[in-house]
Amino acid sequence: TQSTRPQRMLAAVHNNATRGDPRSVVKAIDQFCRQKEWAMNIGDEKGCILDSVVSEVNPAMVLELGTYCGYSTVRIASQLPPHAKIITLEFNPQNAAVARQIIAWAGLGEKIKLIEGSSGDWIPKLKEQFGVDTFDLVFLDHWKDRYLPDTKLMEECGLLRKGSILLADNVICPGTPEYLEYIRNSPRYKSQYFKSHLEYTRVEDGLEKSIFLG
Ligand SMILES: O=C(NCCc1nnc(-c2ccc3[nH]cnc3c2)[nH]1)c1cc(-c2ccc(F)cc2)cc(O)c1O
Ligand SMILES: [Mg+2]
Repeated sequence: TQSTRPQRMLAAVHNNATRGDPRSVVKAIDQFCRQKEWAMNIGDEKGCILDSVVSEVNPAMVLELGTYCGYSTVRIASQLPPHAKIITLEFNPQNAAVARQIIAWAGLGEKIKLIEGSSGDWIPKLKEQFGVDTFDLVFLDHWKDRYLPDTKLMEECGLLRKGSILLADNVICPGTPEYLEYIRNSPRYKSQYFKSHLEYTRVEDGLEKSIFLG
């Protein structure tokens, strides 16, 4: 049967990356996406902005919404301090299966908890199911029309604390207009836009970084 793009991406990781070396996994995926097939990873340009935010926040507890194949999961986890954890949510079981193998190849399985399912179902359960208190960093990279409802849900579930950082991908392309409108006008957030490009293209895109003020 015909392979899927995530499966071909996994094969590129197995063939070109060194097991246990997260940077080589990131490099192999970026090479695959530039030379073979475009895919919706955050990519190398926006990935550097992500890296700088992660190292600045130095989070103990991270939530990622939208694992896809685990590219940004690996980028984030490879920078976490010891004992820090990332919970990542993926909706599509086929993508989750590929992400698990890419995460394993990078040797980061201990730091990453991948959950399959919908953010709307899982966000209200994170405290009771995983003993989460609050998140230091949330990376929003899932369905663009879920950014706003899920941010409100995280507020309601007490998953954000004064100083929690939200970092949102694709605020220009595909775009998250309702989320931007809310987060930039809410007195409860201080936001900053990082202009960049849609992964592996010259199309404008960017990341919105917002601090929850409590
Ligand atoms: O759709 C995207 N990403 C979403 C994947 C996902 N992976 N998991 C989920 C999930 C996870 C829990 C959920 N709970 C409820 N919905 C959920 C959806 N969503 C996306 C699309 C593009 C893109 C740009 C230009 C184009 F021409 C075509 C495409 C670029 C990007 O950087 C993206 O991130
Ligand atoms: Mg994205």
